[in-house]
Amino acid sequence: MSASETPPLFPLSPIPEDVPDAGPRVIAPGAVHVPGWLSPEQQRWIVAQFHEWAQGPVPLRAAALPGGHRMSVRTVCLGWHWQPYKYTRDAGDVNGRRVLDFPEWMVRLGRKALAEAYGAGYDAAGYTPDAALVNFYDDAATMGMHQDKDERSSAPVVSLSIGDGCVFRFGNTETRTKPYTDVELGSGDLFVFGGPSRFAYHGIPKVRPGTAPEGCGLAHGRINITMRVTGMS
Ligand SMILES: O=C(O)CCC(=O)C(=O)O
Ligand SMILES: [Fe+2]
Repeated sequence: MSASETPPLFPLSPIPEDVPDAGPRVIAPGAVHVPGWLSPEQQRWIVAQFHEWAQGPVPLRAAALPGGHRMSVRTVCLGWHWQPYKYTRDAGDVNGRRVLDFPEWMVRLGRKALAEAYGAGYDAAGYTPDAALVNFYDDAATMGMHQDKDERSSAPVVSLSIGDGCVFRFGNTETRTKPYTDVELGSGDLFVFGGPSRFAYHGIPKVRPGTAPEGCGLAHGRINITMRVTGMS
């Protein structure tokens, strides 16, 4: 047998670099990305819930920042209403109505998320989120680098994304600038940040319009849900 006839030891086609590894990826200590965590069916069901939440009692709105500008992202809250920079039960900056209760299914989903992102060593059953910010991003919406620090608890934040992909910039706890890691978040992705990463700066510099996959329930735009523990009663 000549050298040219030697059967190859490895498959001839290279392993594509763009296929995400299945399972959790640690971005920083306590910050874990789980691509494709929600099934398409779960995504469609959550999108249907979103359309109901957006109807009120407190409708989707772009929050006003202290300087007078409005955020480009529009938000509806569950459990507690968030406005820059506090939580209240009633949406004083919108229509004064009380926000919807935090859904029981979302508590269970938050626990499942932490169990899978952090593994069996973490007390996921002890996690009881009581507020969710549900953000809608159109093609041009962005979110500047910020810390989630209006909560009086250091329990992890659980983030779910549906629809168009985006760049999620995950930084450090000291400054809103480098070092940071740009993570591509796609439809169905889970991201949790807790422990040493709980108060890391993060933001969304860019949505990727037109990348929502068929079957996710959202034709355009991006929904992001962040569950939090306010530590308030
Ligand atoms: O849209 C995202 O993935 C992040 C949202 C966020 O950081 C927030 O609502 O505080
Ligand atoms: Fe945030």
